[in-house]
Amino acid sequence: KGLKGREHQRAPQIPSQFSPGERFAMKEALKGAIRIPTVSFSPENLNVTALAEFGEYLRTVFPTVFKTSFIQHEVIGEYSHLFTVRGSDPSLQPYMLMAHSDVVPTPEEGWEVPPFSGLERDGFIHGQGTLDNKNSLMAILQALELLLNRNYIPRRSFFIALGHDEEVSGHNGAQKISALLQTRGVKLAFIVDEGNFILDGFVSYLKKPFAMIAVSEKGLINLRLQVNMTPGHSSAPPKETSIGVLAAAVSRLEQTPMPNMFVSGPTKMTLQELAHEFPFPANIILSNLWLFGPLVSRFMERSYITNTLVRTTMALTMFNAGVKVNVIPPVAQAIINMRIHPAQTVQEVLDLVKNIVADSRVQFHVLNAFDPLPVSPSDHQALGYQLLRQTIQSIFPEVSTVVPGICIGNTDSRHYANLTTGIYRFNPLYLRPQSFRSIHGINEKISVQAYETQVKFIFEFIQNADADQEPAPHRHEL
Ligand SMILES: CCCCCCCC/C=C\CCCCCCCC(=O)N[C@@H](Cc1ccccc1)C(=O)O
Ligand SMILES: [Zn+2]
Ligand SMILES: [Zn+2]
Repeated sequence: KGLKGREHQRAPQIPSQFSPGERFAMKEALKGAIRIPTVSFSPENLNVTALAEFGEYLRTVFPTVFKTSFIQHEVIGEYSHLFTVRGSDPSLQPYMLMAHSDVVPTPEEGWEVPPFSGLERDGFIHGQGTLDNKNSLMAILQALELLLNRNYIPRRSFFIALGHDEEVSGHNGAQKISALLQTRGVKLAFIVDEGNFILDGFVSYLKKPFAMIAVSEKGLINLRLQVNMTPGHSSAPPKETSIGVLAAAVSRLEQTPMPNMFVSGPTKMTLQELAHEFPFPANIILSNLWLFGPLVSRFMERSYITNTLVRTTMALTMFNAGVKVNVIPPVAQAIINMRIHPAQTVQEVLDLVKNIVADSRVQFHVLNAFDPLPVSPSDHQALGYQLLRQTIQSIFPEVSTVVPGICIGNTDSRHYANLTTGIYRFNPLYLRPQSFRSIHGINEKISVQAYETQVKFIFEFIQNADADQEPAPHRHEL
């Protein structure tokens, strides 16, 4: 299955076996990366000292990448990095590997070890960025460094794009790299970015892990709701205050979920392709969604994680009001973070929200918004998807099922939709519910073995991407 069996024509030439010295160096390199606190607080407030240090650090741990003649390195937007790796065969369309160097702010409290210590304990490297997303950044460069040290020369050209502000929009990193590549006339065969994982323990009844490659990602609206009222003495209050009106509005929103879009979205495809992994009778039910669609869509709503796959979600993330204990509050504001299901648009969701609130005293202000990303192909001709599938089967032979799905968060890859129709969001790592909660939470960690496997995965993936493909219509100059 996939790419008409062509993967068998060109297995990786260089085996993904690393010496004890290389294995030690790769984990130490990741620890060093975790120790640099590259925190993004807001688009205007990044730890630029740490970002600059991080750029210098990359040069010290990956010297071969930086000195190889067929690799061009450019710094974009001051702290993002673009590597152009020129392959020997310009008839093959280039692809791109992505990751980001910034991390979200985290409290110091609650961690088993300090978040920027990069400590190794019980076989795990601990710290902010070990899963999101310094692991990918370091693994990409590490795999390339190891390939170059084995005199590897790629056939297919590729780019490595490492953003520095993904956690706060990607406007100065990914967006600028994308604009630069567009001016150079680059068109990409596909992109691989962070996103979904090999999921283990997320779906009841499903005992075996499965790999979910995200072929789309949800859209986003950050919406501010505001109520203004005349202030006055609290001893003679009006019947309603700005706080009460706003609280009632957001409560109505929380009590009225957005419609279940299961029948119209890519999740139907996910479950159809997963059906055979379920025990009877779930396998029959999932194989006949034309009949059981409504039943399954209701079942998906029951867990807060699977619920994210079937509808636009709303999270009330900020609420501010009041100036003094004895003053009627003049303004109340709330921010709602919405993740738009691929079958809806920003405008449709805004119309629904206004209808649910149905109170003319509540003003709406869209802080930022974008529609869901188009669904990338996952058929047998989809090069990026099939290369991922092939490499998953080689590196994780115990994972029998690879399915397309949606990414519930947003990634920098959305800034590259102008360069390719094939955007795949996948981390070659196992994810269990507990580690899912550590992403943007506390106690983020990666096992040394999982990180080594991630390096191995990319080491093989880069070689698999050199395989012969359909003749390209024209030459691709970088
Ligand atoms: C039947 C299948 C069950 C599947 C369960 C799904 C489990 C979810 C698995 C992985 C999800 C990982 C989420 C990936 C997150 C993407 C990165 C991220 O956090 N982005 C931020 C950054 C951002 C983006 C845009 C604007 C502001 C910030 C985000 O989305 O908030
Ligand atoms: Zn991330
Ligand atoms: Zn993140």
